[in-house]
Order: sequence, then structure tokens, then C-alpha cells
Amino acid sequence: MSTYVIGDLHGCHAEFVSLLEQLSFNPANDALWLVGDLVNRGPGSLACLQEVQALGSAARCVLGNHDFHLLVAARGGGRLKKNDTLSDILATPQREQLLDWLQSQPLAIYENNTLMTHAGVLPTWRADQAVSFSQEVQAALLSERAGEFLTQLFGNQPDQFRDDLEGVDRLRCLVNVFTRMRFIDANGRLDFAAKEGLESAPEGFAPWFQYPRADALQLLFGHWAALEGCTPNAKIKVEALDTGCVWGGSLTALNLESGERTSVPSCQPRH
Ligand SMILES: Nc1ncnc2c1ncn2[C@@H]1O[C@H](COP(=O)(O)OP(=O)(O)OP(=O)(O)OP(=O)(O)OC[C@H]2O[C@@H](n3cnc4c(N)ncnc43)[C@H](O)[C@@H]2O)[C@@H](O)[C@H]1O
Repeated sequence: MSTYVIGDLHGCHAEFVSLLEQLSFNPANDALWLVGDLVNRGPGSLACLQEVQALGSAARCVLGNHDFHLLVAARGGGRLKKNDTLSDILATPQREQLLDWLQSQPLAIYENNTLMTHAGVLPTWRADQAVSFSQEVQAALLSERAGEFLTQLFGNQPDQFRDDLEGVDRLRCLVNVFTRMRFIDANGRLDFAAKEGLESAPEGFAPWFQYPRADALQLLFGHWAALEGCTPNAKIKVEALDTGCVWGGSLTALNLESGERTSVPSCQPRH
């Protein structure tokens, strides 16, 4: 039995199928963890959602910012953007069932001293706190007022988590840490402007994984394609899994037991 962690699919269905074949993935014996952003930008968002859902309990995933973008577009009054590739999901007769499934996914998965989130966690958050914060957001997503929550979700403030934050401000801040974080300052304040490589760090900010932690937790994340799967000068045990498939890079799986990485090349044009 093997556990494979796969980076951002972003609708790259052909590459997903090819990677599972290369791994000889067997849902009866193996487990699949997905770091989120199953959909958008690539051509096969609907097929990716269907494929992951069809794997049943063999696949576990966390929500990414583009998964939230889909939920907000479908159920929170949001608008699609010019380059979004989500129309096939919004038009399919399976739409409500697929969205219900997506909306019920967590933002953090923790097992065997390993924590998976889409973008990362703040260095001050213990694993049990991250799981509890994920459960807070999940409770809002599963509540009767989920539509109202999705309507108010998007925004960049508050950009610094404090435990006394309440209501939708607290939830927005938690979602932004879990799904959008890249650079933070020494006080844990998030920057939302810089999206490229480490050279794009704003003054006084550093990648979240360059701050030390008090524990020896292993962190798994995707989201940051410009890292090309690397975490230079990391102060923690961490694996970056987004190798930019949708940007013409590759789709990568990490075998959690052996530490071995397997990649398949992208079918998308290089950006
Ligand atoms: N609470 C909330 N508030 C607001 N919005 C919310 C939200 N929750 C969810 N959202 C959603 O999140 C979006 C904003 O998220 P952001 O995280 O701010 O930005 P993004 O550009 O959408 O990031 P993406 O996830 O695509 O990252 P990637 O590294 O692939 O790509 C980033 C860049 O990297 C570049 N890149 C890729 N590969 C590279 C490489 N090898 N080298 C250099 N650059 C590379 C690409 O060109 C690209 O420009 C909003 O549009 C909204 O829909």
C-alpha cells in the first residue's frame, strides 16, 4: 500500500490519468491525497472533479483558492473571470451533486505527523489548531447559511490572524491562510500581491516556510507554481507539490512512505 500526494490538478485531466497510470495506482490498496485546486485554468475541470469523486474513500483532498472560486461563482453570487474554465461544471446536470461534494471537503488533513493544506499554515499554528480551524470553516460551509458565507468570503482583510477574530472576518482570514498564503512578515501578516518566485518577496516578507516552527511536523502544500516544487532555505520539513502543470510544467506525485517523486509532463502550452 502506498500513499501518493498529488499537486494542483487545475483541470489537467489527461495528465492526472497519465500520472495515476504511471504510479500503477490501485484504489483498492493505495491512497491518494490531493493538495487542492482540482479545477480551473486547465481544460478538464469537470473530468477532474468527477475522477476524484469516483475514487471514493481512496482519495482525500483539501480545498484550494480556485475550488473556493468555483463555489463562490456557483453559490455565492460571484462572477466567472475571462480565463476561467469552470463553465462545463456549472452547466452539467451533475452540478449540484459535484458542488455539494466539493463544499464538504476540509482545508487541512492531518495524519502521522503530516499536515496537508493548499497554501500552507502559519508557523505559530500547531497541527491540532490547524485541524480545528479547518473544521470551523467546514462547519460554515455545511451550515444553512453557507450561501451567505460564500457571498462575504472574498477579500484581503483581516490580513493577520488573531485568535480573537470573530464571524466572517475570522473565517475569511482562515481561508486566506489555508488557500492563498505565500509571503508573510515576522508577525504573520499576509501579502496578497506577490505571486511569482522568491525574488518577488516584498520588503520585510519571506515565504511562510522560511520561518521556523516549534514542532517537527511535515507540511505538504501546492498553490505556488513559481516555486516549481522547491522550497529553498526552508526552516521546516516541507514539500511543495505544485509543479505548474497548467502552466506547461509537470504534474507531480510524492510517495509519502518512500519520499520518491514521480512526474508526468504537461500537455498544456508553456507560459
Ligand atoms: N478569501 C478570498 N479572497 C479573495 N480571493 C479568493 C479568496 N478565496 C479564494 N479566492 C480566489 O483566489 C484567487 C486569488 O488567489 P491568489 O492566490 O491571490 O492568486 P492566483 O493568481 O489566482 O493564484 P493561483 O492559485 O492561480 O496560483 P499559481 O501559483 O498557479 O499562479 C500564480 C502566478 O504564477 C505564475 N507562474 C506559474 N508558474 C511559474 C513559473 N514556473 N515561474 C514564474 N511564474 C510562474 C503564473 O504566471 C501566475 O501569474 C481569486 O481570483 C479568487 O477567485
